[in-house]
Amino acid sequence: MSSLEEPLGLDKLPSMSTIDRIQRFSSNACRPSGDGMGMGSCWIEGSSCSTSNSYDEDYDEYTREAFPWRRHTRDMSHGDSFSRRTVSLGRNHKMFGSACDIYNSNCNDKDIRDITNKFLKGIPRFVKIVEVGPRDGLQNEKNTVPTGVKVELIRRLVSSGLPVVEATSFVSPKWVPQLADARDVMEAVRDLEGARLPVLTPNLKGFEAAIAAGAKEVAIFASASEAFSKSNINCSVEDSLVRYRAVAHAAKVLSIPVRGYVSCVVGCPVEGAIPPSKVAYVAKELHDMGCFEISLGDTIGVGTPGTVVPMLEAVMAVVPVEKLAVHFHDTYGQSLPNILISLQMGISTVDCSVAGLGGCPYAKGASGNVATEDVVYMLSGLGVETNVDLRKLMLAGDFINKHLGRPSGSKTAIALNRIAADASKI
Ligand SMILES: CC(C)(COP(=O)([O-])OP(=O)([O-])OC[C@H]1O[C@@H](n2cnc3c(N)ncnc32)[C@H](O)[C@@H]1OP(=O)([O-])[O-])[C@@H](O)C(=O)NCCC(=O)NCCSC(=O)C[C@@](C)(O)CC(=O)[O-]
Repeated sequence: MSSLEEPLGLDKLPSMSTIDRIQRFSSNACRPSGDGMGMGSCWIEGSSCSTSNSYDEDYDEYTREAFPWRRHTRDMSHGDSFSRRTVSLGRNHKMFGSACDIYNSNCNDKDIRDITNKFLKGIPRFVKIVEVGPRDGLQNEKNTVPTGVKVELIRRLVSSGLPVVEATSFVSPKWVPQLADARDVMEAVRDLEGARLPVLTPNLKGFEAAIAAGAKEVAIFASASEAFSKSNINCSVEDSLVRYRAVAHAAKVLSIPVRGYVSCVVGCPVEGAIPPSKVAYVAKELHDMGCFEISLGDTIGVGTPGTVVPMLEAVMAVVPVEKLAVHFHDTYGQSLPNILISLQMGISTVDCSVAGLGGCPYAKGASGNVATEDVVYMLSGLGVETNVDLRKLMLAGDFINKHLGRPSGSKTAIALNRIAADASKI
């Protein structure tokens, strides 16, 4: 059994050349079932959880050939403009707006628009961001963050417009002492309106504690790697699925939506490269037990588009694309290209962490998740809606960075804060 004292290292990472790029699935097999699945049937406190994007299915030849799995996509010829700014930039809109415009100064140029249309046509119109900072981020902090700070962080994240903020984990405090205050955090935020606040539950004990504290949505977390499963939740993948079936059943009885995670979807610190078929197997099991959404986690951040594409193809052959989310850690700085390729393949839910907080206690050396600010900035540049107010999001990031006493892990936040500071000197 691994423990927090004996975390797994990145020293056994596979050479990227050994990662299987060849095992590819037929793209025909990746077409969604077309049954309009996703979270359409899930309602929480009156707000629809649907992730579907309604655009005319007006694919051109290029899209059909290159992205045959595309379903709900944006289409520039239907009024979308590359230069459109869909992220609310708050009161300092002008300042942030001009910062964005520096990089898109020629975006009305027809040639550029044509090229953009050609390459980005598959991108969804709306992307749901699942903020995991208060859980995935803070579970990995050396010093435990006070409960009041966690609660204030969650409040600020919700007020920035994020639709989902993962609040905490009801796991063993012996394994993850940083989140030992899960009950207090949940009780403090349970009545917050404006966002869904799921929590991680590794077993029935955690599920029952979460519900008692007021959780209205839970997440279960399996792994595609045997070794990681053992070190993370102290059981085999199969045993974890048995446990999670019990949680999913209990949740169904109470009409509690369950999200599923698959960890180590590209690589494991012990096993090295993980075959896409193993990821697909675990994802399908989670889907079959009733998870409304499956988040595919590159826990140690080793993936590149070259390995993420075959993994997604394998999973999309067995789980509808509308039910998939991606969860990238940024250890090798590959998160944004990985997210972009995932969006082009039809994924429209992305997990990220404010200020790039986090890592995993059982994957030593793995960086935090991709920073939410960086994802929002990229999506804004693509004209993709998120409903997130970047200014408020950055303030939430500043708040937690100040508490942790370190600079932001978001390049966007650093750049925009520098511009704001320079502007205030003028
Ligand atoms: C799964 C267990 C509990 C098994 O832990 P175990 O030691 O095998 O369990 P056990 O059943 O033998 O119980 C041991 C003790 O823990 C207690 N216990 C048992 N369950 C709970 C619970 N729910 N809440 C509170 N306490 C609990 C239980 O009551 C007992 O207490 P004792 O009798 O010794 O005083 C443990 O291994 C654990 O908590 N693991 C969680 C580790 C974790 O949170 N890791 C980080 C998650 S991040 C991740 O997975 C990746 C993800 C999702 O972020 C995606 C990505 O990044 O790619």
